[in-house]
Amino acid sequence: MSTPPKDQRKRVTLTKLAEMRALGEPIVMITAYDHPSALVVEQAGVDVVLVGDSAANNVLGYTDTVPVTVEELLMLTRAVRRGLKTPLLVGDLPFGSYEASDAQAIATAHRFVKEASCDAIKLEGGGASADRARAIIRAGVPVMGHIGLTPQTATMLGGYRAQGRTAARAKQVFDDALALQEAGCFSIVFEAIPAEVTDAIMPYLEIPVIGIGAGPSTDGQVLVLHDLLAIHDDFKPKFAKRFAAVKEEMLRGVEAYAEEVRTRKFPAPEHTYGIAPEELERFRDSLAPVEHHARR
Ligand SMILES: Nc1nc(=O)c2c([nH]1)NC[C@@H]1CN(c3ccc(C(=O)N[C@@H](CCC(=O)O)C(=O)O)cc3)CN21
Ligand SMILES: CC(C)C(=O)C(=O)O
Ligand SMILES: [Mg+2]
Repeated sequence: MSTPPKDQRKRVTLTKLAEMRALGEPIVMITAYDHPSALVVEQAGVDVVLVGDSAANNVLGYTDTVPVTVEELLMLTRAVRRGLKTPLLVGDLPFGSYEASDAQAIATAHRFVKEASCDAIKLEGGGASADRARAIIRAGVPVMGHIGLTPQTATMLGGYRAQGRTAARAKQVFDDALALQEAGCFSIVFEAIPAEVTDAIMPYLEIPVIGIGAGPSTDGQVLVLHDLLAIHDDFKPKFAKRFAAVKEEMLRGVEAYAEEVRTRKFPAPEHTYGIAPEELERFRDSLAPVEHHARR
C-alpha cells in the first residue's frame, strides 16, 4: 500500500489499529524524541509514534532507561507532539512513575495526556502492571502493554536477554499477554521473544501486537529511530536492522565544516551580508584613525 499525500491522511485512531489487525495490514510503529524527527516520521506515514523512555540512552546520555524522569520525557514528548498530525502518539511511562499504586499510575498517565497531548500511554510488565493498566484505562487513558524484555526491570531479568526461552518462561509471557488484554489494553509490545513463542501466543490475542525482536507474525513492528537510522553506532541487538547510516553522514558534514573553517573556504560570498558603498564610506569616515593592528 502506498502512502497518501500528507494533507489527505486521517488521524490514526485505536479503531483504525484494530481494523488494520483484522485486515492483516502491518502496523508501523517507531520512536521519536524531538521535533525534526517527528516531522520525518509524520511525512513517512508511520501509524504509531512512541516517545520511548529509551530517550534516556538515545538522547540524554544515560546508560539505561532507569533514571529518566517524567519531566524529561514530557519535554521531549511535547516537542514530538508539535510535529505530528496523523500518527497515534504514545507516551512511555518511565520507571518509578506508575508502579507504586493505581493513584500514582493514573496521575502520571493524566500528565502525559494533559501536558503533552498523548493519545495513549505505554507501561512495562504483566502481572501487577496489568492492575495499573486497568486503573489507567478506567481513568480514561488508553494503555499499550509491553512484555518480554522489559528494559526498566532488566536487572531482575538477568540483564538485556531475550525472554520466554523455556516452556515455563514462555508460559509467563503468555500469562502476561492475556492479563494485559484482560485489563483492557488496546495493544501490547512483545520485545525479544522467540518467533515460535510469539506464533503460539498470537491466536489467543484479539488486540494488535507490535513486535521488536518477536519475529514476523505480530500485527506490527516497532524499532527505535536511532537504531534503524544508525544515528549512533554502539547499539546493535539482533533485532536492530539499519536502514540508513545517519551518524556517518553527520560526522562527514561536521568534519567538512571544520575543514572549511580552518582553510577559510567557508564562509563564501553567498554566506556574507553587504552594505551600500556610501553607507560604508560614511561609517569609515566616522571612525578615529587606527592606532595599532592587533593582527593581520
Ligand atoms: N537504541 C535503543 N534501542 C532499543 O531497542 C532500546 C534502547 N535503546 N533502550 C532501551 C531498551 C534496551 N533494549 C535492549 C538492550 C539490549 C539488548 C540486547 O543486548 N540484546 C541481546 C540479547 C541476547 C540474548 O538474549 O541472547 C541481543 O544480542 O540481541 C536488547 C534490547 C531495547 N531498548
Ligand atoms: C523499544 C520501545 C518499545 C520502547 O519501549 C522504547 O523505545 O522505550
Ligand atoms: Mg520504553
